[in-house]
Amino acid sequence: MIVGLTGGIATGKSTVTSMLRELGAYVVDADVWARKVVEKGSPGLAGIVQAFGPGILQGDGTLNRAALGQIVFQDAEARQRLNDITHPKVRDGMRQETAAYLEKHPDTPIVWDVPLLFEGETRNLVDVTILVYIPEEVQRMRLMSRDGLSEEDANRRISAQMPIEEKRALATYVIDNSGSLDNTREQVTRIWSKLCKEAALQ
Ligand SMILES: CC(C)(COP(=O)(O)OP(=O)(O)OC[C@H]1O[C@@H](n2cnc3c(N)ncnc32)[C@H](O)[C@@H]1O)[C@@H](O)C(=O)NCCC(=O)NCCS
Ligand SMILES: Nc1ncnc2c1ncn2[C@@H]1O[C@H](COP(=O)(O)OP(=O)(O)OP(=O)(O)O)[C@@H](O)[C@H]1O
Repeated sequence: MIVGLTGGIATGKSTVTSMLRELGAYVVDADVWARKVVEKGSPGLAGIVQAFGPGILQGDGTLNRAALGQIVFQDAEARQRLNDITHPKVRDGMRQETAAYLEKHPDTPIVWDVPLLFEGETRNLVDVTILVYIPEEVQRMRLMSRDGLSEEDANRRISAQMPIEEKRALATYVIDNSGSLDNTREQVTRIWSKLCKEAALQ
């Protein structure tokens, strides 16, 4: 059973995945793969240089993430170009990692942490979905304070994704992360034990 975990930017996916890991879950992280597929010397990075020009590299030949972020978070067409280069590679990597895990643990759910689960095609590859939810005002505040962003930059990043209320309507389970961490942990524990039982019965 593949469990797709998603949320909006800064709604608490990492917070929830560390709780899931404490409960023994294996988590495949799309952001980790998104970094791996654009490492120095990778075909992914070559594709980005072709699309955005060599100015997108730092002096040492690695990707200048801040510069690329400045471009793609305010330009939907550029964002699409970047997604078309990276997303298929990210999905391939996640599938490989998953196959290796499920071969050894066939009766255990595996979690895919995918920020853009509902925006892209990955939703078709998972069996159930969990949304880490907070209202957009709280999301903006947490994003600004965690990343030191201006309100304008925070709004740009939030607008680059499907609105959280729309995601809410699509999810199998919703974890409300606007309260205390203990409250979130209780919800995570409840959902995880239900999923473990279901996976064992499959
Ligand atoms: C644009 C990039 C270089 C900015 O890097 P930066 O280090 O500033 O941000 P980071 O990668 O940590 O992403 C932070 C969050 O931004 C959001 N985000 C990232 N990419 C996108 C995107 N293409 N569209 C919408 N939101 C995005 C996600 O919520 C993500 O968790 C980077 O995000 C990237 O390569 N994005 C393309 C790959 C991608 O879509 N990753 C997200 C899931 S696979
Ligand atoms: N229940 C909570 N109460 C208060 N602050 C929280 C809570 N949960 C998470 N946070 C804080 O909110 C911020 C965003 O959380 P986190 O980094 O887990 O989000 P994320 O969804 O993984 O972000 P991204 O989309 O950028 O990967 C962090 O600074 C985190 O410490």
